[in-house]
Amino acid sequence: MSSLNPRAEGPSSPPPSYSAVSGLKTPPPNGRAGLYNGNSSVSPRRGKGEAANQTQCRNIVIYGYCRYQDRGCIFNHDTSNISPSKNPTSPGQSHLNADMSKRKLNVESASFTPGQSPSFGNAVMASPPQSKLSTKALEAAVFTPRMSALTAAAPPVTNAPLPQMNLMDPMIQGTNYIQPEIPPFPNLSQTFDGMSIDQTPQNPYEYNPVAPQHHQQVNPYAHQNNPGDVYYGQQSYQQPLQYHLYAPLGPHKQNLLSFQRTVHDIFLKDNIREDLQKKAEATLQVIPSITLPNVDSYHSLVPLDLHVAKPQGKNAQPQPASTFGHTSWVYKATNNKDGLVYILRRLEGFRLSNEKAIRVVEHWKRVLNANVVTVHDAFTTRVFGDNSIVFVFDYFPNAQTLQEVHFGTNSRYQNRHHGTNQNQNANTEHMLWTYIVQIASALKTIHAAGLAARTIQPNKILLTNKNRIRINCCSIFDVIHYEGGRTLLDLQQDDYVAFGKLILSIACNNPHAMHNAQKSMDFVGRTFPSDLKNFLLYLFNGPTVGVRTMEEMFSMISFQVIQNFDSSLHQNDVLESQLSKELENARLVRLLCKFGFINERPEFAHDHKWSETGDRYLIMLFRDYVFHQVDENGNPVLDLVHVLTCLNKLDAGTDEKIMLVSRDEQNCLIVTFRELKRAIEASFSELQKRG
Ligand SMILES: Nc1ncnc2c1ncn2[C@@H]1O[C@H](COP(=O)(O)OP(=O)(O)OP(=O)(O)O)[C@@H](O)[C@H]1O
Repeated sequence: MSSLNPRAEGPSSPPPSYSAVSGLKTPPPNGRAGLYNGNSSVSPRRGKGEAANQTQCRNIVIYGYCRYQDRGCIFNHDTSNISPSKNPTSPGQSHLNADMSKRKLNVESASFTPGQSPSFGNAVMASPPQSKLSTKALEAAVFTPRMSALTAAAPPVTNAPLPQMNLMDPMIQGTNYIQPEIPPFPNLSQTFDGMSIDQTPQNPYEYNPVAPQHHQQVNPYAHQNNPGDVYYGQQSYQQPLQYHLYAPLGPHKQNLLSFQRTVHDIFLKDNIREDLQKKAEATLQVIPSITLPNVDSYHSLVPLDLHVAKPQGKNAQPQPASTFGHTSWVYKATNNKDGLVYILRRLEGFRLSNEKAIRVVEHWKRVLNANVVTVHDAFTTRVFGDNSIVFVFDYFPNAQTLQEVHFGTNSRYQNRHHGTNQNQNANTEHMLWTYIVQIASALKTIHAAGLAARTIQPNKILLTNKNRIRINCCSIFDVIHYEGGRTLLDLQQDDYVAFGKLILSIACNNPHAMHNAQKSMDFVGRTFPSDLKNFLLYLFNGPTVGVRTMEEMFSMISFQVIQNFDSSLHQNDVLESQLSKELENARLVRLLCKFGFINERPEFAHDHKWSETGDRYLIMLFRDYVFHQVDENGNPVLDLVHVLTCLNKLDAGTDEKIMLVSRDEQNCLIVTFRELKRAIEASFSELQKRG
């Protein structure tokens, strides 16, 4: 378990002037020599002139040197009077030695001096490095640590010179110096408990999260290990996120007592996080090797329609006509006016014969329904070297068409034989009703706006989440068949029939179910409850008198509508509770940001008003208390629960008292979270005033 003694490291801190804390005159909590100096007061701020030069500098005692020696440190730097027990090289201080040896090559160190003993003598640190180099060593190439461009570009932490090391030098070879391996990119997605696990995939394509599952076979851009792959260049600089780190690690729930929690219980569910991250990645995806022109105010076009490789240029073969009778292209693109990502659907070789046709899109822009992909604009363009018409739609990352989901080559429904398994039938029925309610809702809005959808078919309905569908490509038929001569009523009645065909094909798990409608309907009657068959009969045949109407249609599915509404509310509740978990995290991150702003500001390092007054000192010690705990063997304690508990108590400003120990282990402070909170707020507002 964690000890309450922060690791003794770093320079000896200036004595605090914090007055709100009370002294503690107890024996040292961990029994370490010198942890508590019973003679010193708890707020032992010294008068500066008061015989300071008589007092041994603690940096010398602990580290053997003081980097402020020539920069105004007023304490005594004579090393001759350090007693062996205080000498850092003594065995009793092995933890300090280990710490110091770690610090020997950091950016704050003086240049490395080969030939010196590894001990931390003052002379070694103070002597100029060049004077000790052998001739051979001087001729050798200067060692440059391997760093990624990112790391190399990072600004230096201090103005101190970086250590220059010579790998040819036998001293260095003899001391087992290992060339630092700096990972090319920091992995920001690692979970807390996955921090120490290095599971960097050998082959990033195995983890390519950008290409959705369904694209991996059919997408010519997602061939794994293919250097010709257009994603290849991109992968070379973009490290894929390591989703496997989200796998819930043990101990699993059943092994825990009811009040115990795993890290995964504290944060957003892994599957939601992964889904959202994949979507964000897909949204930001670019393919640098494909050069497409900017279209109107849209740039960074990325083709999404990857079912067939569509070559461009002089030798390009004509592409098969799409649903719309023209070769169609789907691009993801960013609008430079609002910075949002949209879908551009281009119909190649389309010449607009009537200006009024394109204005139909204005009506469609007003159709706002959660099950319709909103159309934003339509315009003609010649930037592709032909007459094209472009429709702008909302973009839903990683969306799949129902064609791909249910009838695609990789469809998980591919080998299902509906009708044989009761559980499967129940699931399929639930899914069918969910689809039915959503499409009915979309059609209600569309028909109420005096329009007809005209695209109720599997390849024009998008699945954007589990069982969440949206009718795509609305308005296109209205523009390209502007003078089609068909009445609105006809077109709307066609929507009902298309609706029936879609549901029948999914129910039978066969895209050609309509080829033998009678047989398919019999199958539905046998497999699912009769209300589904009756509903389909209504869509195909309509009522005995008159035409199909929304009111009649909804009266047949009212029970399903209510059930769907209820599930949707439940889903809403689940998402809200997930959101609230992240809300807490956001609060804690803001608190951590305050810490970051306040602690160890280099520009105020010599500003006594800032760095030596009680508040800052207290906050620094508290930071050590929260994050730098060590166990009884001096090993770091990575206890997330301790961190979260402390931060929450700090945020609440509780009256609970904790003991903070100074880094040199000479002072203990008893302080409440309330006082700490006040100190942080005071320091932060002072920073704001200075800023
Ligand atoms: N609004 C959208 N948001 C996100 N992705 C979309 C959107 N519209 C289309 N897509 C993507 O583009 C792909 C191709 O869509 P498209 O409508 O062209 O399907 P298709 O089966 O190729 O039809 P067609 O034969 O008419 O070209 C879909 O699989 C989908 O992944």
